[in-house]
Amino acid sequence: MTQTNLANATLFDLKTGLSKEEKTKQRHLSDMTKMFYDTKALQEEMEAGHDALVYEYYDLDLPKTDGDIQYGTSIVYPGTVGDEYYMTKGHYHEVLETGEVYFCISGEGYLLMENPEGEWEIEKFVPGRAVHVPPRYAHRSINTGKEPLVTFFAFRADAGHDYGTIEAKGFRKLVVERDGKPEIIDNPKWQK
Ligand SMILES: O=P(O)(O)OC[C@H]1O[C@](O)(CO)[C@@H](O)[C@@H]1O
Ligand SMILES: [Fe+2]
Repeated sequence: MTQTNLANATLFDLKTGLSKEEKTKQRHLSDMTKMFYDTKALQEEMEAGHDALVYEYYDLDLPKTDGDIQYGTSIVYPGTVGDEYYMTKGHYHEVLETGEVYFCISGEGYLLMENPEGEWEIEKFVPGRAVHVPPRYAHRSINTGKEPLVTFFAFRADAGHDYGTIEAKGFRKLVVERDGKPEIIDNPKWQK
């Protein structure tokens, strides 16, 4: 069989979610100063020199056309800022009417979703579970476990990422650790 150069294949390690063939994009605490609600706890981490790696993911160099699919793995590491679990920044798609699908490979956590009307959904990530993000929903991965949360994702390649709204308002709900267990609470800073 002739080897075409069209085929795009990437090998991801099922345990770490990482690939030896590609570089990840990394987000450290210093990239997330507007995202966690307990700004004092974040400040203390930074002052103590703990600029921890919160998550990393692949943004493969694929054509950003409406006919192509962007895919990769996202790895959110275990940890908390204050009592709020490590999470991704979260974003709307610039092409708002585009969805996404996630497949949890290992770890445990949630996918938090919210639309511009303030309607929200939350779905549990457990290994083997696929989660659908409907068009118009912002989405954020949250690690509530003690191991890395490894997911595989796919979305329309030209969807783009709009961080502005989430940076300004945050999500309506937060996921925090209370008595050693995850709890979904209202975000005191959120308004419609
Ligand atoms: O962009 P965020 O919210 O930091 O999330 C990290 C990455 O996870 C994904 O949502 C996975 O699809 C990427 O598109 C995104 O850039
Ligand atoms: Fe997305």
